[in-house]
Amino acid sequence: MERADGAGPLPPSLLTRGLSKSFGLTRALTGVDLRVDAGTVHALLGENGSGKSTLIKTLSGYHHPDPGGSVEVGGQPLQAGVASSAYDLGCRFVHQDLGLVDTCSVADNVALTTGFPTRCGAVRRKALRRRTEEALQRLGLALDPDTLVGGLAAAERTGVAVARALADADRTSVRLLVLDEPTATLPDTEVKQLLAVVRAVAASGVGVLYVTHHLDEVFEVADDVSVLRDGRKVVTTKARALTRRELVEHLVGGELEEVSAASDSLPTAHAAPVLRVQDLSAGPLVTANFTVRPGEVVGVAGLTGSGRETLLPAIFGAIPRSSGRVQIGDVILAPGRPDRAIAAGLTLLPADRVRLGGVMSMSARENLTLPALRALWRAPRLRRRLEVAQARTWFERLDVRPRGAVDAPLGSFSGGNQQKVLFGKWLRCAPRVLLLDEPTQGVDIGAKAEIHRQILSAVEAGAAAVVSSSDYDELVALCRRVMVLRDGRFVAELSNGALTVAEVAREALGSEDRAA
Ligand SMILES: Nc1ncnc2c1ncn2[C@@H]1O[C@H](COP(=O)(O)OP(=O)(O)OP(=O)(O)O)[C@@H](O)[C@H]1O
Repeated sequence: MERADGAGPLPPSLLTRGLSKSFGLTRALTGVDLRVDAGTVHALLGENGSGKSTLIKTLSGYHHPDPGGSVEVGGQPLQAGVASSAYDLGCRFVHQDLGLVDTCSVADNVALTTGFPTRCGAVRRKALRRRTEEALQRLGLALDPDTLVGGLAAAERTGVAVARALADADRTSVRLLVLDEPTATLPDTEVKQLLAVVRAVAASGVGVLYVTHHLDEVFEVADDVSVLRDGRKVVTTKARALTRRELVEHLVGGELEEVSAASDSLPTAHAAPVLRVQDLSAGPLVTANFTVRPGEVVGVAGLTGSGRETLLPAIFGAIPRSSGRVQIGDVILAPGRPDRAIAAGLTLLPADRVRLGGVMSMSARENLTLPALRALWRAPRLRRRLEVAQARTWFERLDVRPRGAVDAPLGSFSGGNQQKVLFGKWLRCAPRVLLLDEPTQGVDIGAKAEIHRQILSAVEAGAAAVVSSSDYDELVALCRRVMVLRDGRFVAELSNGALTVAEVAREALGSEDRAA
């Protein structure tokens, strides 16, 4: 991209040379050279644990890189390990946790980091409103600055976080925007909206480093693609010069068999339902009635606020319900008693793994064995060797990496590997019903296929699964039927020929007009 004053091309937004980072004996990054040009979107991909987050954290100053490498932002050297240097040179980061305050307006959220305009100590609300409106409009977001953030759709929330990142007093100083898996929990229908925002950012001259596991997005939004494997960059290429198959090969270092509609091979379930949900209501979920039989994988789709986020926690008893009944086999579950739910054979893999899914300060081994310690107990103590052996078996079964690190704190694993540990923790309980909320969120394509295989094999062995997901491809690949929630109620149940990604999206949105 050329300079506005015609004085030649803009320097690269980001240029790393020989960037390395070690944690003890683990080499998380080895000699990474990366160039993000101004005004372009550069997708960064890699399997779980390949070093993407470490790269981002090193750029932001959170990690101090190993000696020997260098980083430039807009042609200026970045001071390693100094967060203010990254900020001053114009690096902005939007993490998966957007850091927004739901109970504040859009304008207040933007001002929380960029500052409130004041006169004589009083906030100039009109100026704040105008400034926020301009920041949103530059990204093509038609939002009222006075709207509460908690009421926005997921893509709009991410849009607000991006607008805030760019809405500095001196906006021209922003050179690099790093987006860490911005679509990880967005329903498919909202992804397009966010990609339009990303393109608008690049069009304004900012370089965008876009971290994702979703291959389709690479072809939709990226100019360039780089792939990390085991901390090394294995390729940088133009996105348009690449096929999906080639990209997969770069990612996994070979071919990958993605699980697709394997659920067709599942035995038809004739048994009595193992899960019965009657007139359940909780928060935005107005009412839910359904049953699931052993051998079934049932999907749940719905936009943010449709009640999808509350359905599974309410069944499990993790959040209060206003009314309704949940039954596992013959057992009627008491509300608000996850312990009894687990005893009855119900498990929940929650969507928010860091806050609700696991104990990040405890080891992966302890997380794996926590819900079912009785089998390891021989009074007066735990059979530690057996516990370690079991943890190792689950590491192997789910391909958790680093393979031998069963005693490392869960928080030190990459996001996708944490998810595999937490999934294994519930599989180990041999549950009758698996409730899975966004089971492959933040998980790379190889691990996703593995988790799908594990779900199907648990179900083939007689369990039942309810999968709530914003990834409609996942629902269609995995489920026999998909129930769609809208405005707190099930509005459709799709199966057989009607179960397509387009149909799920149409039902979730509610009309073809809105989908267009
Ligand atoms: N603070 C830390 N202490 C020890 N090891 C770490 C730490 N942070 C990351 N690692 C290790 O560095 C490697 C790279 O991890 P990183 O989180 O960068 O991967 P990632 O590509 O972001 O994965 P994901 O897609 O799962 O988020 C992994 O082996 C991980 O266990």
